[in-house]
Amino acid sequence: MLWLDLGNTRLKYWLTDDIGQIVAHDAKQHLQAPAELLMGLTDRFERYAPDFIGISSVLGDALNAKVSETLSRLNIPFEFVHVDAAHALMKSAYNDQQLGCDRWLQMLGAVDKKKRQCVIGCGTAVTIDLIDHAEHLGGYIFPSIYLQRESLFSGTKQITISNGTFDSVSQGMTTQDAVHRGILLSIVGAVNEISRRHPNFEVIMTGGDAATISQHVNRPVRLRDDLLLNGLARYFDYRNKP
Ligand SMILES: Nc1ncnc2c1ncn2[C@@H]1O[C@H](COP(=O)(O)OP(=O)(O)O)[C@@H](O)[C@H]1O
Ligand SMILES: CC(C)(COP(=O)(O)O)[C@@H](O)C(=O)NCCC(=O)O
Ligand SMILES: [K+]
Repeated sequence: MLWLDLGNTRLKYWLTDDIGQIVAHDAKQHLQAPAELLMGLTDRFERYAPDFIGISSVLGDALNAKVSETLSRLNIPFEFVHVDAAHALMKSAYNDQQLGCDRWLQMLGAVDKKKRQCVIGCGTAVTIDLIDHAEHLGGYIFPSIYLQRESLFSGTKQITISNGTFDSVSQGMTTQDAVHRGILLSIVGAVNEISRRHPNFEVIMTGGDAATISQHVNRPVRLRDDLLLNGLARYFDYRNKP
């Protein structure tokens, strides 16, 4: 199987064998041209001869159509995931016309009907979702640390910070530090507040910035990089059952 995750910043893919083991995997920035990036990967995909392609995309209809066009040339059946708020594994009260497919799949990949869970996706946006015994209660969306920095850069005259590391939440004494630490604190502080309100929820993080953020959270955090893949596998597994 070939699994694709088209996020706002990166395209991730996983090739798995017939027992579900990952035989190849990568993540690449697509620069809003995912179809062109996929074109360059087709040789690689063809070598593994997957019999199906399952896709999560939050890129919208226009880019998805281009992706479909590229994938059609492979002559391998493919399908985009559609959010199902009444799925057998997890019910959701969220507006299912709006809920991001990657957000939903990450939850589907994590959900455990015996647990209370807080699933945090740290990608281009940071999403925080609460799940109580396989019932999605809703959540929050924040700009990522990078988007926050870009918005300060573009919305102010005197903040010209466009690089640097996010490594502390202590107060800063320079613009560089104040910007990075303030932004990181905005996310870490939100995570801490949500976990304070929901003390008996297991905190799970995934996505490119999960390690950067989790270090400063004052609760144990379970880092899982397999959530979206697991969600895709669960989704198509259920789809194929009568
Ligand atoms: N300027 C930037 N804007 C957004 N993300 C950036 C930027 N620079 C680096 N990144 C990295 O891009 C990655 C995006 O993570 P990922 O989970 O793949 O997101 P998505 O699913 O939204 O594409 C993060 O690891 C982040 O650190
Ligand atoms: C919240 C998101 C932008 C996160 O995307 P990502 O950071 O993974 O690229 C995406 O799931 C999305 O576009 N969601 C639609 C809005 C919603 O979930 O309500
Ligand atoms: K994502």
